Amino acid sequence: MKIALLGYGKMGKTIENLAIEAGHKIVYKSGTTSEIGKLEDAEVAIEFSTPEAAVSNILKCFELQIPVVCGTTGWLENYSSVINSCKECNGSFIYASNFSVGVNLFFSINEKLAKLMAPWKEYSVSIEEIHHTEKKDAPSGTAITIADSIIAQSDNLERWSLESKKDHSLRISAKRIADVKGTHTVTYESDVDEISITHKAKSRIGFAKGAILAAVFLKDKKGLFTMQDVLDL
Ligand SMILES: NC(=O)C1=CN([C@@H]2O[C@H](COP(=O)(O)OP(=O)(O)OC[C@H]3O[C@@H](n4cnc5c(N)ncnc54)[C@H](OP(=O)(O)O)[C@@H]3O)[C@@H](O)[C@H]2O)C=CC1
Ligand SMILES: O=C(O)C1=N[C@H](C(=O)O)C[C@H](O)C1
Repeated sequence: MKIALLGYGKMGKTIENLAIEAGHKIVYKSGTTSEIGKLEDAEVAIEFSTPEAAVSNILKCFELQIPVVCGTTGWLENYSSVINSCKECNGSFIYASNFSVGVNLFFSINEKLAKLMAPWKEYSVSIEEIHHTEKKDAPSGTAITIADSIIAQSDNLERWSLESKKDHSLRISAKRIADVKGTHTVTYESDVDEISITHKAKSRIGFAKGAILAAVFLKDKKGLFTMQDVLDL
């Protein structure tokens, strides 16, 4: 498979190594100012850049009819306009706040736990995410996906918030600690006990492997898909 890497930072480089090992070819890569190869030569693009750059990179691929797998977080205020452009251009698109298989299983566990806990009003729920200090967005895209799923099951929570003790808000605490790849914990707490589930990434390899799986899945397809489609969850 001929791959374009839009964004060649920590994730772009990890994906490049794994993709080459798996027999794929990197035909294009881009950063803020540098470009190597021709985007038009790619059969699929994998986008891990910055919240500011993601939307224009995705739209460029739609125009060129190149399927796009996007892992960049922090641009979701533009999500519906990107989806509309994908439909107008008859493009192919997968966005996931987290491509690792483990986190996608964690999403399913989180949804089931949220359903189970919803009637038990003595428990209050909160989320903690911890990432490296270079991360640009807070809360993490993964924490937002987890929060949206809990809120959908709740008849009390209406939104998430980074602030503590806001009415009808699900608290997300975002911590930045050097070199942490990504840890997410959901905690339900009552006066008498606590229930927690945690996913901890040990490296970036899980994210990168999932993004390559998604690219193989999307290469010859048209339309909008999710990581649940890729993993058949
Ligand atoms: N969905 C998932 O599974 C995961 C998502 N992420 C997300 O992916 C994104 C990237 O993460 P990470 O690789 O760690 O970040 P890095 O900061 O290491 O890399 C981002 C890269 O984007 C490049 N860039 C900036 N502007 C552009 C542009 N206009 N076009 C192309 N590239 C550009 C930068 O280039 P330069 O170096 O030249 O400035 C930089 O190298 C983040 O939003 C992060 O949250 C991260 C891990 C997993
Ligand atoms: O920036 C990161 O590193 C990560 N970002 C994603 C997010 O915002 O959820 C996924 C992963 O946790 C690593």
